[in-house]
Amino acid sequence: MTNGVWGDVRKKLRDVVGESNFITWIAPLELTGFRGGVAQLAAPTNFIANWVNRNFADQILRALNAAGAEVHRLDLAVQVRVPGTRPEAEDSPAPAAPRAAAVAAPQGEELPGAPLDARYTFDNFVVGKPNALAHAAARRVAEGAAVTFNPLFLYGGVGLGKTHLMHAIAWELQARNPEARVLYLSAEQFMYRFVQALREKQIMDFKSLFRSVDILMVDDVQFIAGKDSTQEEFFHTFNALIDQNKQIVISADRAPGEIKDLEERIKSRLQSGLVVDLHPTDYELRLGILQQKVDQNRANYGNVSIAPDVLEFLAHRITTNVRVLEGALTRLFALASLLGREITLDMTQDTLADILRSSERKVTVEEIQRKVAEHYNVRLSDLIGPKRLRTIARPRQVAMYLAKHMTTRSLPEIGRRFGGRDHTTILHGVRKVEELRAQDSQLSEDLDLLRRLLES
Ligand SMILES: Nc1ncnc2c1ncn2[C@@H]1O[C@H](COP(=O)(O)OP(=O)(O)OP(=O)(O)O)[C@@H](O)[C@H]1O
Repeated sequence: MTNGVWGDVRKKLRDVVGESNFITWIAPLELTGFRGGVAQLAAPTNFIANWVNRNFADQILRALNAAGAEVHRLDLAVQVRVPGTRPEAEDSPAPAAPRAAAVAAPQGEELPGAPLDARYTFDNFVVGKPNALAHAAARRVAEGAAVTFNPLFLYGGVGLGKTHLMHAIAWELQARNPEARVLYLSAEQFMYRFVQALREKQIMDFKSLFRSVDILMVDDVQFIAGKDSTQEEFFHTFNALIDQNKQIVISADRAPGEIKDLEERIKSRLQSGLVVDLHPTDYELRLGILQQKVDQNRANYGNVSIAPDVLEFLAHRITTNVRVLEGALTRLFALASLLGREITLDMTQDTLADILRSSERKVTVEEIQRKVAEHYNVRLSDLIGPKRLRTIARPRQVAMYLAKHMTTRSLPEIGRRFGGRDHTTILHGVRKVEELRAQDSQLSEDLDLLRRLLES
């Protein structure tokens, strides 16, 4: 059973992840069995197991389910290698460079980069207000013209598209100039490479390789924080490339100045170019991304039909990150194609109950009061207290309105948190803001902004 299923699944995965990813990551895996909805897979090394878990688990699950296996989780174990091959310690910090990872390296040696995801292109990147600047900067770098800002530092929360943009830059640069030596890798891999070079006494090779690239892209640089010798080496690599006017692109989960345990000199180097952040997504961007992902899912699952209100519902309710949004949609498509049914709102609420629950951001009335007070520059004690001045009464009503719309508190409960006011007073405040927001564009903007701040 496993062999037959795995054969089909592998074929499917080859199409989904692309030939090079397939050879590097999927081909070495073996399906060893199923137990209680869990598919057990064997990988030859820890590194491959971890990488597959982090990057391809969703696709493998999807393909397994599409092939008829009912699984909801993968269990990737490291299995002893084929007899005769060189033993490798399970915790080896130095995995072999994945073959497909090498990005064009016309000057001879292979570059030890990470695989590029075929789906992470500019064409597949949906641009909206929150990511417009990051996208424009990435595009500029990808044009490969004279280096204008160096480094380009992209940062943002989990799953907001940093890796996607970096891969897109690499694809574009390679397409425009196949001769360019473009190296993309994660900071973790940079460290592995460095440790391997130290262990094998090949540090000079390491240095000359990294200094020979035209463009260096390092993802998730926060990983090297606190790792002293890796930071030191990174600093020298960085300087050498900047001195040669070679483009560097870095990403992290936060701004350079906020990365704990990162050396000051590195922080200031990272700040010396253009620092751009990817803001949390807004409703329109989420909707745009969902629309685009519907097309991608149709390519995998066939022409599943989807009720018109489902995407709006998802864009409203799943505000955490794009990865979760994608996962939700994929689950819906998988189920709908298995059952041969349309994706309806009811089905969505049922199927995604867990995701919807966990992405409910629990905003408290107190948080709302604090943010509103800050925004309108009034004292929190005044916002809650009895003063009737208009400059305080209006922000208070705004806070009441948001408390009613963003929490599950009842009017009397909200009243208690507003200095023991009666529920009719709260209702009056809520209605007043509802009425005003239709005519007052400033108020409407304030409400949107506050909502966004509170949701992020
Ligand atoms: N604007 C966008 N358009 C299309 N897809 C997007 C967009 N933003 C994010 N995604 C998708 O969301 C997923 C997560 O994005 P990505 O891996 O680039 O996030 P990240 O910021 O690098 O996250 P992490 O902090 O976890 O490394 C990817 O599948 C990516 O294609």
